[in-house]
Order: sequence, then C-alpha cells, then structure tokens
Amino acid sequence: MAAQAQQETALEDSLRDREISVEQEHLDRVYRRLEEKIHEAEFLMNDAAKRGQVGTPGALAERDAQVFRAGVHLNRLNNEFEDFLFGRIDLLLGKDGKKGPDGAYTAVEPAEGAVREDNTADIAETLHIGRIGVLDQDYAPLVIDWRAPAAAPFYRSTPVDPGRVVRRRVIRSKGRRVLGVEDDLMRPELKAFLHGHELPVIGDGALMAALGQARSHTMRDIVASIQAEQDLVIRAPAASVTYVEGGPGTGKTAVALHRAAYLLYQDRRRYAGGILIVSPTPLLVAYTEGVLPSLGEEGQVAIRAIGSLVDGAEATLYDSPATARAKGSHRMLKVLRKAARGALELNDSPTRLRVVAFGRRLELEADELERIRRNALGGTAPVNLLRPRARKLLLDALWAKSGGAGRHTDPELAAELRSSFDEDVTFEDSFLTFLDAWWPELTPKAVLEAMADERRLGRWARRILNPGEVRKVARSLRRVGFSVHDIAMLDELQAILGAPARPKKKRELDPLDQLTGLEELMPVREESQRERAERLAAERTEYAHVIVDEAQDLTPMQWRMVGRRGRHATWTVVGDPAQSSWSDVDEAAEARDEALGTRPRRRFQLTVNYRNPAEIAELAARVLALAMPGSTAPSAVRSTGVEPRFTVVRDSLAQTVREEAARLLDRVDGTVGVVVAMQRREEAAKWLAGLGDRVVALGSLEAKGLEYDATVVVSPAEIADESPAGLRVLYVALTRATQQLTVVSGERDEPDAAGVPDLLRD
Ligand SMILES: Nc1ncnc2c1ncn2[C@@H]1O[C@H](COP(=O)(O)OP(=O)(O)OP(=O)(O)O)[C@@H](O)[C@H]1O
Repeated sequence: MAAQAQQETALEDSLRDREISVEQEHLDRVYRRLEEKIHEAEFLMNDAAKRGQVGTPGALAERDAQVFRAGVHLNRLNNEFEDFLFGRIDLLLGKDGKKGPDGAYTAVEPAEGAVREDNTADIAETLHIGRIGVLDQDYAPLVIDWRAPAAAPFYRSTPVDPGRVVRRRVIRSKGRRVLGVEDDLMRPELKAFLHGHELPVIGDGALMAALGQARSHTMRDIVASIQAEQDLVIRAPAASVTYVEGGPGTGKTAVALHRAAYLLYQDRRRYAGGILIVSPTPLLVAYTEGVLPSLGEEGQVAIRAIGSLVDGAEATLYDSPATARAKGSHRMLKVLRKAARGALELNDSPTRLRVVAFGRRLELEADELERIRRNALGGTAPVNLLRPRARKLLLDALWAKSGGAGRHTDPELAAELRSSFDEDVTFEDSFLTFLDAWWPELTPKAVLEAMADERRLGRWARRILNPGEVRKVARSLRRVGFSVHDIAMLDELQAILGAPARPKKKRELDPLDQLTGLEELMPVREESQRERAERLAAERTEYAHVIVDEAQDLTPMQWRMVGRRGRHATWTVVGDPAQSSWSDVDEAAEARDEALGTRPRRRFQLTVNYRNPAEIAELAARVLALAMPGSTAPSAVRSTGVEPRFTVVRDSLAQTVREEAARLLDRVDGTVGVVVAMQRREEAAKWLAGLGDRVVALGSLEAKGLEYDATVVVSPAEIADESPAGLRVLYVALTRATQQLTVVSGERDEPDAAGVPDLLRD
C-alpha cells in the first residue's frame, strides 16, 4: 500500500516538473520578446535623440514625444519584469471566430460541437495572463494584461458557469524562473486534449495556497486568484457610484485597489485627473501602499488617510468617543459657520473708524460698524472673500457722511469725485490699519484655535451643542496637534472662509495699484478674484475617481470633506455597516447620501471571508449577533482545525499578554497583532518590548482593515465598553487573524470556567 502511495507521489512530482518546464519554456519566450522590446525602446530613444540635432521646431517636438513614449515603455518593462506572468487558461473553441484587439478570441461561450458526445474535447486556445500584455512579432498574444477583456474568463469562470474555460492554472514564478503551478478544473467531467495529449491537472487550486501563506506587514496583490464575485466589482463600469458591501475579510480593500488599477487601464486619459483612495488610518495606508506598484500603477493614484487629506495638517491625536461624536456630527457644520463669522471680532476688534478725506474728519461709530459688518456678511459667501465688499461698504458709509454725494449733478463728474474720494481714504494708513484689524484675513487654524476658548465656543454653539459637549470640544482643541475629526473641521473651515482675496500677480507689479489697493474696490475685479480662488481650491482637491475604503466609518463631517474632493468624480464606496465605529449609523448613511448626491448606485455584495478560518469566523459571528442582530456573517472559505484559545489574566495583565503573544510567535511564521482598548495602547506597546518586530500592539480603532497571522484580543469587555459602537469595534478586533486567535479575559469579562468571556459565550 505504502509502495503504491509512494509511486503515485513520484508520478505526480514528475508530472508537476514536466508542467513547470512547459511554463518555463513559455516564460523564456516572453523574456526574449521583452528583451527585443527593450532594445527597440532604446533604439527609439537614441534615434529620437539624433533627430534632435536637426533642430527644427517640428523635429524637436517629435523627438520629445518619441523619447517620452520610449521612456515610459522602458520604465514599465523594467518595473514589471519581476513575477509578472501568473496565469493561464485553456479554452474550448468559441462560438464565432472573432478576435479582439489583444489577439484572443472574444467568444465567451463554446461553439456547438466543441464538446463531443462522448464528453471529450480539444483545447482550441491557450492564453497566458500577466501584469502587462506582450505580443510576439506577429501580434499574437504571448501574455494578456490581467485587465484586458480576454483575461476576464480567468477570473469569472467557475465550475457552475465555466464558459469556454476547461482548466485555469496559476503559475508561481520569481524573476525568470517558474517555481510552481496550481490548477483548477472548470469542467471536471470533461476529458480534454491539448495537442493530442490529455490535459494534466496539478495541485489543489491556487486560492487555498495563497490564503495559507504567512502574512507580513504589507498587503499582497491578489491578481492571481481574484474570485468571480470580486472580479465583477473590479470590472464594473465606472458610472456614478459603485457601492460594495461585504463582511470582514471578503476582500473589499483588495478589490478596491485592483479596481483602481483596472480603471486606469481601461481609460487612462479619463483618470489622468487622478484617483483618490481614502483609507481610515495611516497604518492601513502603509499596509496597502505596495499593492498598486505591484500591479504596475502608482503615479495617478493617491492613497491618503482620512486624517491626511488637508495639506499642511496631519492627524496625530485621538478624541474620546463623546468628543468625536460632537466634532463629527452634522451639527458641527452650524457651529463652524458661526465661528468663522464670529472670529472676525476677536483680538479687540476696533469700535470706531476715523479718517480724513477731502480735508474733513469723518467717523463711523460702533453701531454703524456693526451694521456694515452684518450687511457685508449677509448670505453664505466665504468670509475671506467678503473683505473687498466690506471695504466698499465702509467707503459708501464714509462717502455718505462726507456730503460729497450731492455736489455734482453731472454723473460723470460725480463718479470722478467719488473715485478720488475713495482714493483719498484708502491712501490713509489709518484706514488700512483699521481694515486689517476689523476684517482680518482668517485661516482655518486660527478659527479652530479661537474655538478652544470655552466661553467663546459656548456662544457660537448655543442651542447646537450641549454644555458638556462644548467643554469637551474646547478642551480637546487646546491640545497641540490635530485629531482626524479636527482635520475635517479644518477642511470645512477652508470652504467657509474661502481662499483669501489676493491681487493678481501682474497687478502686484503695478506700482499704482500697490499704493491704492484700488482694484479690490472694483466689483468686476472682485468677481474674478472669487472665481480664481474657487478655481485654485478646485485644482488642489478634485479627483476623477474617488474610492472610499471602510466607508462605514466616515462621520458626516468627513463625508463632506471627501465629497468636496469628488464633486465631478465617479465613486467606488466599500464598507461594512457591522464594522462601523461611528455611533449613529443612520446619520452617517445620510451624510454619505448627501455627499454622493443623486448619482445612481450600482450595488454589489461580497459574501466569502478569505481571511479568517471558520473557527475564528464562528466566534466573531457571536459578537456580530449582539452588535447587529439579524445581519449575516460572510462564510469562511477554509478551516484550520485550530480553535480560538481562551485564557484569563494570570499574575498580571502585562505578563499574561506578553506570554500569549510569545506563544503565538512560536506557532506562526508571520505577524502577531495584540489588540487592546484604545486607552491601553501605549502601555500595551511596552508589554511587548523585546519580542521583535513580528509582533505589534494596536488600539482597537487602529486595527481597522489590518490582518495578522495570529492575534491576541485583550479584554473584549474593555473594548466593547469604550464607546457606543464598542460591540462593532470588538467585531473588527476579533476578525483580524488569518490563522490563530487568543482571547485574554480580565475580571470585567466575567470568564466562565473555560476562560470564555461573557460576550463570546454561545
Ligand atoms: N481572491 C483572493 N485571493 C487571495 N486572497 C484573497 C482574495 N480575496 C481576499 N484575499 C485576502 O483576504 C484578506 C482580506 O482581504 P481584505 O483586507 O481586502 O478584506 P476586507 O473585506 O477589506 O476586510 P475588512 O473589512 O476586515 O477590512 C487579505 O489577506 C486578502 O489578500
């Protein structure tokens, strides 16, 4: 018996070796072709450089264009040389004989008679799939780009709906060497022949091989094993809003990243305006940053944490749940509008204006100034852009006092007199000094600082925030640095204040204008300045496509901030309401709908959990039932046979957690994450000192989107009690492990005899 098994294994090994060498031959051909292409690109560059010596403007322009194209080509080839061939499909004859632009047959369904009555068939076409497309000299496809239509069956085909695909193969290679192959049969009932030999099948499929691999601190692309339901999202047409929901580990982040690469491939010109990916934390940005370069795309895609969306400000602080709730809620918008206007009166705003014009002393008193300010502030226009208007109103009031208005009946003379009056006044230092103090140019940071004064904030937030909220918000704003919620407030303030009105560059050079500042008084110019300010703001922040990851966590104020970056964009929004750390799920959904406007939505649901083994997913589902009764957990695609471990605090919490982390480090090859309540995250880092860089400590909110080979979740009750959304945050914490999970319970967790905490019991 043993001898027979040995013989079978040997046979399988030699079959595998033979298939590896088949793929090696193909990879060698591809490399030879790539080298030729590199030579071509280099020749083009040299040739183009020579043309430059001709020196006519036309030849120079042509040279530049050629050098640019050849440079881009070379760059892509060099960058994508590593491990770029990863897949192959063997296909039946198609319904018609049409070929697409990539040289592959386009039919999705097999031709009639492609499968013979005795369930045998011949392979009519073999396609290799890779990170870029490569054609041979005769324009036949050597490698199909994974994003091309011809590659879709590689991802879409399933045994239930195989289309033309008989066998799907994932090829593992490193540089120029093929290391392994894994096959999935899409038509297992079929006996298929390739060049007269029966099609061999190697391994148990690539997905399981990929999922079992140890995790590092950076995410890998999934280009070789994208599943059919994921591929539908990745290739969904970029109209309006593509809305994707799915539980933990269903590949939402991975899908979002691959979709960015797909969209660029589909329509590079359209997305030249940039793709913005908004991520919840800098940790998740760092974790996912490598995926797009590995897919050959980076330049046009910006991955930014929600706390880094405003230039010149970076979130480094955390707010308590109650403070976060006040700062993030829609009510804060009203407070900010009041603060932006109220901040004009800070710093002992002057209460009287005195100038001398046409040889007379003119004065405006406090009540008159107050009336002018109110008048100037009417409406919702940006405060900084209203300064020219306020100045004009001041001059009107002074003019009225001067009695100059009735002096001429001839309109031309009257206008001339008025203009020389304005010149006279604005020439005076006292007027300019007054204006700077009475209508200062406000910055978002200055307004936020002004809100740190509790009494003042209380005034601006009257009947909007309650006194407790006012106290907490004001106190939090007195710290040095910003929280994620402050960043959204800064961005809102930027919109409320507007970019300050600046004289045009050319005009700044005009000495006369420098002296009088006259141009700001002219209504026509005032208008163009506003337009310019708006245009500049738009240039800074707008994108052609916006992808929001972990969208369930955006507060209403954050939705407004992100919305401003995609006013004309198409959107991909991915999230999971069951993982929301925002306390009011309905309020956030409303804000999301407002940001996305009336654009039509296309909804997708991802249903399979690729991260957690069934043993861990089952435990997490118990918390899901408490956090969101009635919702369904995604089904785990694999099981490891290793049950979660429950333990209680022994000597001390620190010692217990340290021992458990060390235990897991011994059991897995990759990373270990220790997830604690936010208030413990600093001490937790100390508990792990000296255990090496495979283990990290994280606050529960920092764990968003990340994953580790193994995790230690410390005191579920502490995590759950920390905020109104605590149970959902705990659900996130419990779903981070790809292999093993240990739960450490303290007293508060009320563990049973087996150490299982109250919250996780059946
Ligand atoms: N088709 C696939 N092939 C291989 N691995 C996959 C596939 N889909 C997802 N994965 C892996 O599953 C894990 C979870 O993916 P991802 O982080 O994108 O899920 P998510 O839905 O964003 O999870 P969460 O909501 O918890 O943040 C990752 O390790 C990812 O590489």
